[in-house]
Amino acid sequence: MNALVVRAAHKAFGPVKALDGAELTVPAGSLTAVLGPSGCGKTTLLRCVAGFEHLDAGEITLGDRAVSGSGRHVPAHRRGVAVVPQDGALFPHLDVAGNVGYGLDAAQRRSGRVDQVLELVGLAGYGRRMPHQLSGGQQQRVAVARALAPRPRLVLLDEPFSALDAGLRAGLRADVRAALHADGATAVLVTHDQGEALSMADQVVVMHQGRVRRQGTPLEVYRTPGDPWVARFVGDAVLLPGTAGGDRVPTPLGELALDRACHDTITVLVRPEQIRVTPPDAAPDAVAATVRGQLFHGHDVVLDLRLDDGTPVTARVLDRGQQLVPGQRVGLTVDGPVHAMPGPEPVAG
Ligand SMILES: Nc1ncnc2c1ncn2[C@@H]1O[C@H](COP(=O)(O)OP(=O)(O)OP(=O)(O)O)[C@@H](O)[C@H]1O
Repeated sequence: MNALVVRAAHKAFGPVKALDGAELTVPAGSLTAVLGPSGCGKTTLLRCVAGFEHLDAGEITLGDRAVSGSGRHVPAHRRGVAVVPQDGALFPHLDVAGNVGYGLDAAQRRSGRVDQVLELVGLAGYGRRMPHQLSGGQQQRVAVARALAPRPRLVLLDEPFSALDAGLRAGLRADVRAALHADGATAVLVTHDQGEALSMADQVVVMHQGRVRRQGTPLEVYRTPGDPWVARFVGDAVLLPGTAGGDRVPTPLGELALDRACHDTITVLVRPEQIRVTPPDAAPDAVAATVRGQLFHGHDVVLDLRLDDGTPVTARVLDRGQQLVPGQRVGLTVDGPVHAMPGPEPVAG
């Protein structure tokens, strides 16, 4: 069953079309990440779902209940939707238990729900602390616990980790994901961080210019983005032109196996980690390239390469202490099938 369905959502602010026909389906019990660049309409979508904004056109359904559309607008406090804002926004004069129990009735408070959700977010025993006695990460955990406490139909998280430093973020993401799943919550997370979306979500929805361009599991969106813009947005991409002949395509990187058979002009997506870098002539089908530079990332190295026909290629290889210097000649082969996207690559936009 779907907990949230958004159909053909339109919302303009003057001449700006913040939502331009956005479509979204969120299965109950799942965590969906809405991913997109700044200004693509993510926050507007979230605010329309929460009931803070009215749609100009389109429809929003929560469970079996239409909440926006056809002249209807159920107010925010009647939607059963909880929002976790960027900065947590805890009540400074209430302790942690007071914050978490704020939206609960007396019976719910007595039922032990406050302690239960505090335990879920890893803050058992923190009930008597005041917000100013907590770190930024702990404050966000309390905000998540407060959102979960009344068992809402939907939890909306608006870039909840963006104010935290990178070291804290990774652990918090994993813990919040586990807490949402353990509580059976349905959640939508808005983020512009590809890594966050791909690592946390059951489903990723990629937005661009007020529309959803791709919806699927993290693996589907990464491996089969469907168009070059999405391919680039969710990771590093080597995009090559080609004319497919069945399930293979000749490209500047050699003849490659496709993930689907086709007979058209296509754009081929090769992820940098699919490219094997060997000494020149080590493999008979290797394509010659020259190293132009490398970026060391600790766990891996990103190589900037140039084929002899001038095609730029990026490869990501594990760091095994190999010494590759600018000007060095190498051979390249491609592992596994590559993704075929329709048409030649459009002009960036
Ligand atoms: N209340 C408003 N009044 C006028 N324009 C608005 C308003 N809210 C949003 N917009 C505009 O609508 C567009 C979409 O904004 P929105 O905040 O939804 O994007 P976003 O993807 O969440 O961006 P960010 O990641 O930067 O928060 C932007 O061009 C923004 O300037």
